[in-house]
Amino acid sequence: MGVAVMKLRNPPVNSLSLECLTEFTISLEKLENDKSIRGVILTSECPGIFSAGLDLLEMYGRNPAHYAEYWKNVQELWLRLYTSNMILVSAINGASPAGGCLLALCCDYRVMADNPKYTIGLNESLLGIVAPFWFKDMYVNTIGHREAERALQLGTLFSPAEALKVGVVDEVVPEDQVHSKARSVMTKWLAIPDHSRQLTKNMMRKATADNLIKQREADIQNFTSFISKDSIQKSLHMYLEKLKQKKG
Ligand SMILES: CCCCCCCCCC/C=C/CC(=O)SCCNC(=O)CCNC(=O)[C@H](O)C(C)(C)COP(=O)(O)OP(=O)(O)OC[C@H]1O[C@@H](n2cnc3c(N)ncnc32)[C@H](O)[C@@H]1OP(=O)(O)O
Repeated sequence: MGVAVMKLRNPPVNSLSLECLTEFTISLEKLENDKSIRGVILTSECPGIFSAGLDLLEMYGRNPAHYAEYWKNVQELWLRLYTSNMILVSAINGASPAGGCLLALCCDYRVMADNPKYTIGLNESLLGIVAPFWFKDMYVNTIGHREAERALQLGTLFSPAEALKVGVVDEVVPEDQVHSKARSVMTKWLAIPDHSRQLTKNMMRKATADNLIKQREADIQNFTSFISKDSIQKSLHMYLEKLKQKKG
């Protein structure tokens, strides 16, 4: 039926390393250029994890040129996903913090597994970093200004039930039904003529995407100088240590 399934596979936690981001963007571009493909189901092959978000090791202890290159690729993937002409449905089969949530938010419809261990949200403030304006814009577009304001300040990671209530996801289903539900949602969306759906999607999303496009360079510079600060590097170090200690 012209539907591709993209499975994130970067064990152990599907963090979005530079290599992973680049491959993702290229795959998406290929699908976009393949006229037989009308929809993509985005899911994960890592058990219990949709995506741990941006790779913290790409943002810690590197040089400014690396940060700039990394951020350019984060922007690129986001622009491709958010403005895709294809129907994107995410089958969220695991934890989805920060950049993981961002991937899901780019989709046209989000189905999440009903497992309270899985959480989703933009938790940047908990790491001592700040979600950039275009993450924020997309959050506001999805859940409204008040909910986004609160969730961004608190770095809230929502359980599936909470995410459904606030509108971060569109549907919560038993874990073994995430993929079948994503497929049935896709079937419904495929019934809409592409041209009218695409024009409507463009009308809804263009201003948000253009907001980044017109200041991409400045955004890269902001990111680079922000992430290079000693205080921010210290926060990231502490967060990485906390992740390590969780094990021991
Ligand atoms: C003025 C304004 C200017 C604007 C400037 C912009 C500022 C920057 C904006 C950047 C935005 C960032 C968005 C992000 O995506 S940051 C990443 C946020 N991600 C997280 O907080 C998730 C952290 N991870 C977890 O919570 C858990 O790992 C998990 C995903 C729930 C999985 O738990 P688990 O128990 O199954 O696995 P765990 O043992 O924790 O982890 C296994 C190993 O993986 C490492 N790891 C986990 N997450 C990441 C990650 N995101 N990047 C890199 N590595 C990660 C973890 O450390 C373990 O490693 P090791 O085995 O100990 O070596």
